[in-house]
Amino acid sequence: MSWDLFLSLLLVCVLLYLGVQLVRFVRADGDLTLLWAEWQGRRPEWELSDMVVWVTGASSGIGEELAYQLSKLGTSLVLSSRRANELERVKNKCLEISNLKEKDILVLPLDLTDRSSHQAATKTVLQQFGHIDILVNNGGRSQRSLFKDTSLDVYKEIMELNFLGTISLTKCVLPHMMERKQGKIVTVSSILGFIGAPLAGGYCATKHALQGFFNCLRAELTTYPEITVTNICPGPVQSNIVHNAFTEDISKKLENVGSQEHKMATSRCVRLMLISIANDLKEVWISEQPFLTVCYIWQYAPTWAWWLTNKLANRRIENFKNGVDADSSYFKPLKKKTN
Ligand SMILES: NC(=O)c1ccc[n+]([C@@H]2O[C@H](COP(=O)([O-])OP(=O)(O)OC[C@H]3O[C@@H](n4cnc5c(N)ncnc54)[C@H](O)[C@@H]3O)[C@@H](O)[C@H]2O)c1
Repeated sequence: MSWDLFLSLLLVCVLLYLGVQLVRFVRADGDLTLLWAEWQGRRPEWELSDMVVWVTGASSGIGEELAYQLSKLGTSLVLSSRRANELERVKNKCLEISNLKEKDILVLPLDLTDRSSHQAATKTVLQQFGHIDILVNNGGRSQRSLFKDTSLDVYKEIMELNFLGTISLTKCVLPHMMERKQGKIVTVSSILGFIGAPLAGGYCATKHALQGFFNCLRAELTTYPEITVTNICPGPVQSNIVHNAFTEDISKKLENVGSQEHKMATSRCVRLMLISIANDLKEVWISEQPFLTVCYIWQYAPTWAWWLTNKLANRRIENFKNGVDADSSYFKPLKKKTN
C-alpha cells in the first residue's frame, strides 16, 4: 500500500470516529459520570430490589413513573403527595404491573408545606416497614412568570414547598438513617439548580437552595459513609409540572400550558435516576440537548455561557408570550430515547 493511500485511509477512519463521537455527544442525555454508570455501573435490578423507598410527589409525572419502575424492581413503596385518590390509582397500577402485594405499598397522603405533620408521617412509615432505605424528595412545583409581574407571596410559597418542605422531611428521616448507619437521600433538583432561566426566578432559587443544602449535608455525613446524598438535576421532562406551575399570583393558574411532547420521555428520565441511585452518584444531569451543552458551558466558561443562555432566554420568553411551552422549539431533537 502506498503511503498516500495509507494516510487517506487513516484520515477517513479518524473522521468517521469523530463523526460517531459527535453524534453520541448530540444524542447524550446525561452527564459523563451518569453515562459511564449506565454503561459500566451497577444495575438498579441488582441494587434496589428488596429496599423500602419513600417517594414524595408520587401522584404525577416523575414520581408516578418512579413508583412504576421501582415496583417492577420489587421495592416496597411509600407513596406520598396530597391527593389520596390519585395515590390509590398509582398504587393499583403498581400492583397490576408488578409482583408486589397490598402490604408492600403504603399510601401516605402528605402535604410538604404542612411541616408539623412530617414527624408523624415518618413514624407511620417506620411502623409499617421497620426502616427506610431510600427517601426520594421529589414533590415540588415550578413557576412561569417574570419577576416584574410576580407577587412576593409566590416566592414565599414556592420556598416553603420546594425547599423548607423538603428539608423538613429529610430532618425527620435522617436520624433514623444515622441510627442504622445507612440510607440514601435522593433529591430531585433541576438543571435550574445550577443554571438560570427567565420566568422561573423563584423556582430556580429553591433548586439552587436545595443543591447548596444537600451538598453541605453530604459533607456533614462523611463519618457515615453508608449514607449517601444524591442530587438529581433533570432538564425538561414530560409531566404535569407546567400545568401545576405557580404564576405571578398564588391563586392564578397558567392559562396556556402548551404541548409537552418535545420534552424528554418520563420513563427515560426515571431509568437514569434509578441508575444514579444504584451507583450512589452525587450529582447527575439528566437532559437532552441543547440544555446539556448549556450545563457544560455554564460550568466551565460561565461568562461565555451567557451568549448561548441569552439566545435561549429570549426564545423562552417569546414562546411563553405566544402561548406555547416555554421550552419548545429550540430545535427539533433527534429520535427520542424512551428507556
Ligand atoms: N418535569 C420537569 O421538566 C422537571 C425538570 C426538573 C426538575 N423537575 C422536578 O421533578 C419533581 C417532580 O415534578 P414533575 O415534573 O413530576 O411534576 P408534576 O407536577 O407532574 O408532579 C409533582 C408532584 O409533586 C406533588 N406536590 C406538589 N405540591 C405538593 C405539596 N404541597 N405536598 C406534597 N406533594 C406536592 C404533586 O402532587 C405531584 O405528585 C419536582 O421537584 C420538579 O421540580 C421536573
